[in-house]
Amino acid sequence: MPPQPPAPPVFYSFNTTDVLVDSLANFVVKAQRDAVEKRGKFTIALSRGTLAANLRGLVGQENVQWDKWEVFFCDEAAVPLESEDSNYHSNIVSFLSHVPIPKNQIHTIDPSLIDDLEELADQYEKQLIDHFAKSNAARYPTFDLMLLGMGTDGETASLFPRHDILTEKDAWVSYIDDAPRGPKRRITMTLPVLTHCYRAVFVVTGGEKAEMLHSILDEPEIGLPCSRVRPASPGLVFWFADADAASTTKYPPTTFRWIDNQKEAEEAVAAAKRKAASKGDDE
Ligand SMILES: O=C(O)[C@H](O)[C@@H](O)[C@H](O)[C@H](O)COP(=O)(O)O
Repeated sequence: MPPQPPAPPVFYSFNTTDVLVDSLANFVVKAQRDAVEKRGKFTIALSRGTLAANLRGLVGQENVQWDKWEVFFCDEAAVPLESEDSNYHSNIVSFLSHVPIPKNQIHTIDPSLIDDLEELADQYEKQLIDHFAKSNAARYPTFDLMLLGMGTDGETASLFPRHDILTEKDAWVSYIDDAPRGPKRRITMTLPVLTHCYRAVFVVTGGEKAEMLHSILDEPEIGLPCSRVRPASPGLVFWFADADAASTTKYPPTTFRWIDNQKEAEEAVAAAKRKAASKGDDE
């Protein structure tokens, strides 16, 4: 069978950030159940910034198999783990320190290597290889869930627009020393890794993200990094936005519900498009 084209992005828009936070927690728990049922564990990759804070709804969730979680970081600044710039640190503060995931299942960079970016990236890639070689890795690792943010320039993880790192095809983890904002020196999972997951979820809040969200969803042909995260079949990509971030995009929102596979994603997006078109006719 010829390879299926990637599923269309499923876009959820929420009236308030609090509703988004609850729905996101609900989604992550369902993704975990699905992964544990199918593959016996849950591999998740986390990003930094407002996304980490929006994971606070996971604290206090019941019926979560925390002992099945294997936590990685989509990108990481080359800083000590206790630095406020650290992705690990922001997720520790927002939820990881409040839930009983065994410490050896939270996979951080080796902080003794932060002066050598190449070594730092290689060592983190080795951790991925050690982990995924035992399970599903063929050419690239397949995360159950990648949680991503969107910069106002369309960046995600530490994949910045027009940066050479976007062309990386071999490495699972690479590095940059010239990030245009935030910590300059970072390592990051590469685009092929981001596009080989079972589920990628972008979380975007606040009016300052509205214009960029419009570009990413309505004009994907521009090719900004976030638009390029279209997981290969059977992978799915979801966007969670609050009303402020969603205020400019024309991309039709789907009512929040669990979507299990590519066919359901295609049907949901087609139904949302029909609904948006019929609303337009009424106006
Ligand atoms: O290390 C980083 O900076 C992130 O991984 C980055 O990709 C972030 O998620 C976006 O820039 C959105 O950040 P905000 O949500 O804080 O705006």
